[in-house]
Amino acid sequence: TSSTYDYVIIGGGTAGLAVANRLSEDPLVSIVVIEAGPNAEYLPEVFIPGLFGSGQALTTLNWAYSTTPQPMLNNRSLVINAGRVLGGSTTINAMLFPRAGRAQYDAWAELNRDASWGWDALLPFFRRSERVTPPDAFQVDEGGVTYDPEVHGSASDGRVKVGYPNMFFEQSTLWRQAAVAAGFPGEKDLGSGDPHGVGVSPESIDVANYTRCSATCAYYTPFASRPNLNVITNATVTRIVWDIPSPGSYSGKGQRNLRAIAVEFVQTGSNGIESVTVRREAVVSAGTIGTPKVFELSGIGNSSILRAAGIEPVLELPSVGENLADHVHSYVSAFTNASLTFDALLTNPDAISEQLSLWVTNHTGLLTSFPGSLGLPGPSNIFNNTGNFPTLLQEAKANISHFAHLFANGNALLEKGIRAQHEIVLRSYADDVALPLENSLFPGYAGTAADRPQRNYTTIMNVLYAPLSRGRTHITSSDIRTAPVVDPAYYMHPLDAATHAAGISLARKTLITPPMDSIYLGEFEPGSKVRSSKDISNSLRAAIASSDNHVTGTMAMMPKEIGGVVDTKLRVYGIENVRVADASIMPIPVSAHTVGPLRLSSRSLLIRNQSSTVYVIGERVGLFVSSQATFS
Ligand SMILES: Cc1cc2nc3c(=O)[nH]c(=O)nc-3n(C[C@H](O)[C@H](O)[C@H](O)COP(=O)(O)OP(=O)(O)OC[C@H]3O[C@@H](n4cnc5c(N)ncnc54)[C@H](O)[C@@H]3O)c2cc1C
Repeated sequence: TSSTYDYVIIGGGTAGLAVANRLSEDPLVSIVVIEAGPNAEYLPEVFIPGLFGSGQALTTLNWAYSTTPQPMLNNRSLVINAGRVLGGSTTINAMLFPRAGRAQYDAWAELNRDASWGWDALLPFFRRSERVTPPDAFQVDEGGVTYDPEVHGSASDGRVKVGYPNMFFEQSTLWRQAAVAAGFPGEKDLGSGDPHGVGVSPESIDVANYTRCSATCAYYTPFASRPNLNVITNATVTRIVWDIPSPGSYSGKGQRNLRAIAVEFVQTGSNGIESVTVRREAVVSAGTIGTPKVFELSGIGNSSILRAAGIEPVLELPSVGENLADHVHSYVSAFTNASLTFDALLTNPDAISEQLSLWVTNHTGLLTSFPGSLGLPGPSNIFNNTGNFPTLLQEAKANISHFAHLFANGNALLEKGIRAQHEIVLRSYADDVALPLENSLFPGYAGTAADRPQRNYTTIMNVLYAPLSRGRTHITSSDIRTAPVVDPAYYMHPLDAATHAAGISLARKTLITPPMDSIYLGEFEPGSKVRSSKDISNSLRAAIASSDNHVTGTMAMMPKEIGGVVDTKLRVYGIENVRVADASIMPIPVSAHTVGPLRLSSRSLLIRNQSSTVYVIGERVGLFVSSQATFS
């Protein structure tokens, strides 16, 4: 293998493999992907959709980052999961494949004054990234799937195989009906760009044999024989090597930008540093926590943080690692008299064996898909029904400066950027075009109580998916093996905490609304005694709130003068030939449709989703790079 490549991609995850795939369509360029984890597509925990939790529990495939103790969560440290495997987080995720609403992508465009990141411009990329098998009569009639072919891609050059479950639970249908009865708009395709409504989510599964379709399945395996596409697994990038034109700062006018000339890495089990030469560009796709780490280890970031970690600064870019947002997860679990739930699989080894045998024999049964069915309530309903949201919104508007200052952590430019983000988000709430929350149903227990009564459950997930709080991640050591500090600043904005608590009330309401009430046998968690807003908040802080594994924003796509790190072609400011392609570029988080945590076969799992958007980022970078081999 050559050690010089036109394009070096750091991280073979969701976006990284999409970029590699599209670039390698041109046989005249050479590409190498360097991925820290193994190719694990052969593991049943990966390819059988219903074993989603078991794959995540394989510690060898999961970075499982720990947060700092969170002051607003009674100083609890949470775990943020992320795939450490070829295919990245799509190899261990829950395969849900809806999209966020139009307004949230339009917010990125507005923030960047660049319409190419708005919904209308991104829709062709959503379509191009997927190959959807439309629902059949059973899925429409029995499963309640609503499908709009106008917004989906099904061409043979689409990449991610997407389909609908072939197994439905009665309680999912009842719950969707209850949500509509409670006032939410009715069934619709969750990829339509209109976030108001309840519906069944597509999944990134291949319905030809009901297997997971990860980024590896979509963008690598069918193309592995391309002679110009090289993938090195079990290899962790330690730094990018720069051509430094002259010593000192690179921010001065007329000075030539920094240029990546090589990428260094270590193979698992070896101490020796290896290196590949970058002929044209490097693309960093190491994920929201991994990517800023690679830049900081390479001397790019806030120089005080770098020096404290023993790294000599090369380029001052103080927003690297800042602006981190994560979705916060919680749930209400209730006892149910529904006879078919996922609970047997969580507790009974015989049931697992039986379902495994069904899957192996003819790809049927409970393991064929992820059993969560989704529903999205509109914000006006949530807040009008739960009281004081209009007041909280007013307070948030009045306090914008305070919180922008707090979250910017002394970074004056980023303070402007966070302020601009908050203004857009608060306006979108007031206009009822973006959703701060998601409720969705899991047909079984999905909490963390190992000693719970052995009964059948319904769980309503309640996810805060447009948090205003912003935290950060940074290195503390020059040693690649040291995990970075991760502080998502959960609930630091009071609107986040209040909104999330309101979601619990909303979830409860749908559980007792007809026809859902017909299978409701009382609440297990947080528990019927937890009623007042204060008690609900306390319960979230003490135990129920967890990470939704949905971190974004640490290499934010924003103008440099408001604290951005990359421009709208995802080029890093001040660097000539390096782009970022992964969830870290999302300046404002988008809606995720989430489930978890739950236990399967004694293994805990968390479920999350935003991969459809990350694929779009990868698809776009593929196009940016191939249409513009050098930077303007
Ligand atoms: C448990 C879980 C469940 C989820 N459920 C869903 C869901 O149901 N639906 C959905 O849409 N989204 C879901 N998500 C979220 C979604 O999968 C992620 O947001 C998305 O895949 C992130 O893509 P990425 O390209 O930013 O990073 P990743 O896909 O995580 O890729 C980053 C890659 O870089 C590699 N890497 C990191 N550092 C280095 C280094 N120094 N050297 C070499 N390689 C490195 C990593 O090993 C990894 O392979 C879930 C996530 C998790 C963790």
